[in-house]
Amino acid sequence: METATALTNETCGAGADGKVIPVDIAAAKALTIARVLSETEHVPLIDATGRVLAGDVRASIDLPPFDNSAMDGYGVRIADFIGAGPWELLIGGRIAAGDFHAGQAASPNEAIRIFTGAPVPEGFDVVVMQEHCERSGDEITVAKRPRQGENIRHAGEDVTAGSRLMSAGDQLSPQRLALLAGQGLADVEVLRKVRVGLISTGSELRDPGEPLGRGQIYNSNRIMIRAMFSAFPWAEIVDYGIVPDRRDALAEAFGKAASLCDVLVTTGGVSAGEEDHVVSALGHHGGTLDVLKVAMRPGKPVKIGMIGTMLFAGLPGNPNAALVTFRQIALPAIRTIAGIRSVTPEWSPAVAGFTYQKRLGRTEFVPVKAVGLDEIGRPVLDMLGRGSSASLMAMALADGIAMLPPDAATIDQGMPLRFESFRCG
Ligand SMILES: Nc1nc2c(c(=O)[nH]1)N[C@H]1C(S)=C(S)[C@@H](COP(=O)(O)OP(=O)(O)OC[C@H]3O[C@@H](n4cnc5c(N)ncnc54)[C@H](O)[C@@H]3O)O[C@H]1N2
Ligand code: MOO
Repeated sequence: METATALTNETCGAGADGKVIPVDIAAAKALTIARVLSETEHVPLIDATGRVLAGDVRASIDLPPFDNSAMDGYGVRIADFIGAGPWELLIGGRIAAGDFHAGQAASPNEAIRIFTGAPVPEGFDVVVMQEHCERSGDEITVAKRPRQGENIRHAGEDVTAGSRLMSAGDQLSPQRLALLAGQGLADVEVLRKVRVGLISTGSELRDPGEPLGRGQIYNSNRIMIRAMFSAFPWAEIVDYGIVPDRRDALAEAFGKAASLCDVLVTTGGVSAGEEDHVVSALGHHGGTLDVLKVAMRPGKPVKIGMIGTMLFAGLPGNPNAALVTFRQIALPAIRTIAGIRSVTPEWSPAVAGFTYQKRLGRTEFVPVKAVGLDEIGRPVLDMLGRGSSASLMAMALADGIAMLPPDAATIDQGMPLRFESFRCG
């Protein structure tokens, strides 16, 4: 792997002569420089959804902790089912969930009335569903011989005390939290949240709700990126708002972020013009860049590097370019910092429902809508916006992004494509 480039205005080829690298190499470089957090914290289970486990968790108790009934019915002894049925048994007691019978062992031809979740008393080895018993007074008649162990959930059959339940890096889904709760844990040790600084660069930007002057536009990247992070419980945003296109202002904001954040995400100011000061402000702090230009569209000028120990992700300002470079390159690296093991975008198979000419050697990411299914059930994709990287409308209408591979110059109808869904919630 190449070493990072130390930044001065002379050495930075970000605009004119920076080397263009393939998108998968850019993503790999970003992953390589991302360092997993080491600090941990204990959080109550109710606040732990989506957080990342700090270490392996082992079972402290068997699950279930005792033999219990899986059905409402009657506990019986298989030894009483001799000869040809039907068999008549005398009901000797009653036990519900939460009860505990320390009584003597079951006697021959005895049945016990039992309910789902109740501990199966000593000596009973089968529970017959009540639907399969005929009750008359204190007796039941069973017509069909039960199977040994039927309808009993045995202690430890789900989880054995001492076994590993989860591993460091697992994300806590509601189902995993249920398992921890089943072990009686009130809280869990997770990696602390990744602190993500966010800066919207651009002298032309105003935030929604403010009046718009001539030559100004509303800041849409800020809400888009914040909204994406709001779905990630393992991250917290430190929002530095809008910073104008001035080297000193950017350098000051970068300095603040570097003293607090694990990652800084910026939008805008990374291309070639003399109003693009992000790279030079990075250089002011002795930052380094590993990714300067990527053979992708949108997003070619995306920058990935470090300021001290803080990962730097300089996304292009055009909203589509910010979205695509965030999802394809920055987010996997940020997930890595969070300690998550599975970090790459989740692609699913789809087919093109459109034709399109593209540049050979460049990976293109286009907003698409699923308009139907092909004969084997793959979504058929329609391309939206004809590739404008500034189109908010195309992104808003899209169901997701399709990747158009670098080795194709023409996308034809029916061509297999990879599709990443925007589905949230
Ligand atoms: N001579 C060249 N010009 C450009 C190149 C190039 O290689 N050579 N690359 C083009 C590409 S591709 C992109 S993408 C953009 C990226 O530019 P920057 O990252 O420097 O972004 P800006 O110039 O600051 O802004 C670009 C565009 O996006 C709008 N913008 C910026 N921030 C926001 C925001 N927070 N919300 C909504 N819209 C935003 C901004 O007003 C501009 O219209 O450069 C091309 N130029
Ligand atoms: O990457 Mo730029 O995003 O093509 O407009």
